[in-house]
Amino acid sequence: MLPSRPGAERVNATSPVPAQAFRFSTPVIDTPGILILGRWIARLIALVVLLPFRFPVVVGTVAASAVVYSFFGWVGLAVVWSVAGLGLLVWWRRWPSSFRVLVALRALAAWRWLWVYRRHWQPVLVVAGLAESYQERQYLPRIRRVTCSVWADRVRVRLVAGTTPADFESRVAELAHGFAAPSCRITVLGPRDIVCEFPRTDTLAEPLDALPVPEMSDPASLPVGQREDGSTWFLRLHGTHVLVVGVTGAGKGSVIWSAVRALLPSICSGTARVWAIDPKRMELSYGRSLFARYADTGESAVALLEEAVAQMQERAQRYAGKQRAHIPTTGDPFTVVVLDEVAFLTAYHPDRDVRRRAENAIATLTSQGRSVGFCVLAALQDPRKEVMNLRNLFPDKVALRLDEASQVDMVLGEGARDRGANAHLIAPELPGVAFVRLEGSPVPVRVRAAYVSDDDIDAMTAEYGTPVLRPVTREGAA
Ligand SMILES: Nc1ncnc2c1ncn2[C@@H]1O[C@H](COP(=O)(O)OP(=O)(O)OP(=O)(O)O)[C@@H](O)[C@H]1O
Repeated sequence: MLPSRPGAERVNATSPVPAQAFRFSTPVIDTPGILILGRWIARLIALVVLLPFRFPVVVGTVAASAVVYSFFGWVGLAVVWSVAGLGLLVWWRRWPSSFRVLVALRALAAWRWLWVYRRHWQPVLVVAGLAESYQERQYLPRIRRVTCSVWADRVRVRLVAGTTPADFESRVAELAHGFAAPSCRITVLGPRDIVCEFPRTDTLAEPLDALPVPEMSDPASLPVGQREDGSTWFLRLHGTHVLVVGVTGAGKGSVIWSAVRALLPSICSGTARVWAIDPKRMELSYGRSLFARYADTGESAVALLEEAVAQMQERAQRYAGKQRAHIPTTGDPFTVVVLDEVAFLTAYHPDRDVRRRAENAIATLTSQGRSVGFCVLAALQDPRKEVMNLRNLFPDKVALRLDEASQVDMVLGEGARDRGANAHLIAPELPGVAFVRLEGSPVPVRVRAAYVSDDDIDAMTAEYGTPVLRPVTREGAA
């Protein structure tokens, strides 16, 4: 047996190895009581000085009440409070929106801060694994502010140094359940500065009727529905391509019809036109007379797509060296190729040649059509690569109800589900509800498309439709 060398220690291969050989720790010194007392007094003074700045309304109200009480006693205080209450009542009845913003939502925010977030902050964050430990001390992200909108609480948080917003993004389910909210979304404001948004009610629970046809339409910003915060959801078609994905019955038709409806003034003036491909013959055939071109079989659909490619290339040739962006005119109208159930052409059609030609045409249109005024608006049920390997050529995507959690990132891009886009959890009773990524923000936004009913489509065709349809042939020109 070898003699062990002095200082050498036999280390078991599976036992944890200390990060450092020596550990220095500060000596424990008894703190004099006077210092502890002094520190408590300093903290109390800081609290009293800072209180009016942190809670000006509460401190002001209490101070004013105290002054009134000291001069006029209980009766005076009761009179002042009654008058103030009456004033608030009048304000609420006469100017409800300013009352809501300046009084009700602020009071609600104070209550939610105290009762929900401050009370549960530490246990929820510790259990969710968002509290950090260093040298046996626990560090918690700090609540900076709680504000309320009509539908959601926004909790602004200062992160612990060394952590990232991604830590919060990966715990949105834990946070939502921890604070009893239906969901949670994270927005990054700056370094160590994030906002956790917790909806209180579902503002999209009720179906939305078809939006009024605008007087003028801007194809770069078409009103098609409502966002979760109550504002209008605008869909961009000009300068992009849009892929709408959702299981059967998810409401893909409502997104397409709302876009067509918003485009009607441009269609009417001749600065825009819609070419429709409708393999199911159930969705777009209803408003057939609104479309400049219409195809419902594999062959005719491919002919239509190839015709669009030919016109796009002819336009690109004319623009080359003269014009870099497309401006819709009657001579060069903005062209939207609407493709319902695109997988019929790219995956399910029995004729291999049709599938190949369709894929080539869609790829050419989506990769070259943007700047010359051609847009593809396609609907799809199954976003997997085997079914549709062109989805990355669509810059904008709409994720309606999906089958599986893994499909969310396939549609909206990596990290979308971590940021709260739970498209696989959208209830079947909420057709038309979707998640989208708006321009300039990685945070997915929940929206609901307006529902364009058969009666609405009838009214649209009666007012804007053209009775004569030109058949699509491979040679046919617009
Ligand atoms: N935005 C909406 N608001 C309310 N209800 C809607 C909305 N969109 C669709 N619906 C309802 O859901 C039903 C199915 O919608 P739709 O046909 O548009 O789904 P889809 O996704 O196109 O399905 P499929 O792929 O089978 O054609 C509609 O008949 C309608 O009753």
